Amino acid sequence: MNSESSSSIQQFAATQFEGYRFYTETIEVTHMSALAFFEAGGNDYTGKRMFWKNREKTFTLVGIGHAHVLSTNETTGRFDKIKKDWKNLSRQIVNEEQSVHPVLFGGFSFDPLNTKPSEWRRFPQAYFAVPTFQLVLKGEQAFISIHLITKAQESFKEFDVLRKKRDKLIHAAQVLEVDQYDKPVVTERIELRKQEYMDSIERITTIINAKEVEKVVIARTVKLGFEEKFSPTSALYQVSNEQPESFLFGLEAQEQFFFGATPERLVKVENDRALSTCLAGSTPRGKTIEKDTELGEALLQDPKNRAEHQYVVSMISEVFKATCSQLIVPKVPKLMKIRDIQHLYTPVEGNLNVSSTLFDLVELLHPTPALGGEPKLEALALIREYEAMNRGYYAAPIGWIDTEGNGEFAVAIRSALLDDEKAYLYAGGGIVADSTPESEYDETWVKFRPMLRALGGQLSDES
Ligand SMILES: C=C(O[C@H]1C=CC=C(C(=O)O)[C@@H]1O)C(=O)O
Ligand SMILES: [Mg+2]
Repeated sequence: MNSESSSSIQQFAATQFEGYRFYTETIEVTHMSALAFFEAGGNDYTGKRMFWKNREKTFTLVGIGHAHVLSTNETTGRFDKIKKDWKNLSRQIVNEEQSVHPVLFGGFSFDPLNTKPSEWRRFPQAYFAVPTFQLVLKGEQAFISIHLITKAQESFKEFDVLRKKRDKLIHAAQVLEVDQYDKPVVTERIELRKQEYMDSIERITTIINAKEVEKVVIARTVKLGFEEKFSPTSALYQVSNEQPESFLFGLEAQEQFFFGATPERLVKVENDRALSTCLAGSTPRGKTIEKDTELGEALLQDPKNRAEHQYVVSMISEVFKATCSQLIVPKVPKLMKIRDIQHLYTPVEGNLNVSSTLFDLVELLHPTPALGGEPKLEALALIREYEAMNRGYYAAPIGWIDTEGNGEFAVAIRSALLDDEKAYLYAGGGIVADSTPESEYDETWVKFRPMLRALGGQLSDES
C-alpha cells in the first residue's frame, strides 16, 4: 500500500486556517427538487455546482457556489493535504448545526503521474469545495444550509446578503419545471484511438502471461459532438433516468462538467462503520428472464471473471484488515444486476479503528484492482505507459465528507466529461491472462450503453 504523504504540506496545514471563521445556518424547507435547485443555481453560480445521490436514494446533496475551495495540483501528498485542510477548516466552525453538518464535496484525479495531454483542463489533481448553499434531502426532509468561511470582521452583513440569495434560489427552484429536458442532438460519435486500445490489450495480456503482473484495467474514450451546448442539469436528468440503480454524481469545474451514474461504491463511513464494494466481472443482461439467468449463472461460474473479481476482494479485504475490526467478507460473490449489465459483487464491511479516517480509506483503496490492477503500483505504471488516454477523474474517487468525518465516495465509472458542445465518455475492463481484445472491446460497449442512451449517442440498431 503506498501513501502519497509529504511532510511540508502537513506543517503548512496546521496554521493555514487561523483567523478564519466558518459560519453555518440551516433551515428546513417543506419540499425541494434537487435537480431544480441545481438548475436554479446556474443563474449565478455556473461552474461552481455539485450533485450527489446515493445508490439507495436515501441521501441527496446539491452544492451551489464555493464557500471555500480545497484543491491541489501536487502529484504527491494530495490525499493528506485535503484530509488535513478539511480537519483544520472543520475546527473553525463557529456555530455547528445539529440537523445537518457542512459538507466538503469533490474528487481526485485517477493518476497524478500521468502527464499525457488531455481534455481535463479545468480539473486539478484534487478538487473539493464547501458549497455556499447546500441542499440535503434525507428521507422526506429537506435542509438548506448557508456556509460562509471568512476572515472578515463584519461578516454578519455578508451573511444577510447570502440569506437573500438563498431565498431567491429557493423561489427559483420551486417555480421551475424540471421534466422539460430534451436529449441533445448528436452530430458525431468517434471512438478515440481504438486501434491503440486494441493493441494495448494485446500487449498487456502478453505482460500478464509473462507473470510480470496479474491484472491491469485498460480503458478507452468515445467522443460525442452535439449540435449545441448541452446543459449539466439536462445531463443529470437524462443519466438518472437511464441508470436509476446507481450513485448519481456531478461536479462542475468552470465550463467543464464531470458526471455519471456509477454502481460502484469505493467506501462509505457512517458512525465508525466502514463499507466498501468489490465490483468486477461483467456480462450483459439477457433479453428474456431465462437468458438473463443463464448469463448470470455463467458469470458466477466463469474462471476469467472470477479471477478478475477475486483480486478486488483480496485487496479490499487487506485494506480493511489494516484499518477495521470485525470484518464481514462473504466467501462467494453475488450478482449485481443493473439495467444493461450484470456484475460480480461482494460487499465488505467492518468497524473503523479510531486511528483511521474516511480519507485514509480512500487513499488506501484507490485504485482497487477493479480500476487499477494487481499489484497496484506495477499496474498503474503499465496503465501510464500503454493506455492510450489520460483518465482525468474517470475511475477515480468522487464524493463527500462532513465535519464529523462521515461520508461516502464512489468510483467514478460509467461517466462522462461534458465540455460545451462535446462529451467524452469512458469505459474500461479488467485484463487478466485469458482476456482478448475483441471480448474486452465488446464489454466496453455494454458499459458505454447507459451514457450513450442518456446523451442520444447510440446507433439506430442499439436499444
Ligand atoms: C472499468 C470499468 O468497470 C470496472 C467495474 C466493474 C466491472 C469491471 C469489469 O468487469 O471489467 C471493471 O473492473 C468501467 O465501467 O469503465
Ligand atoms: Mg471485465
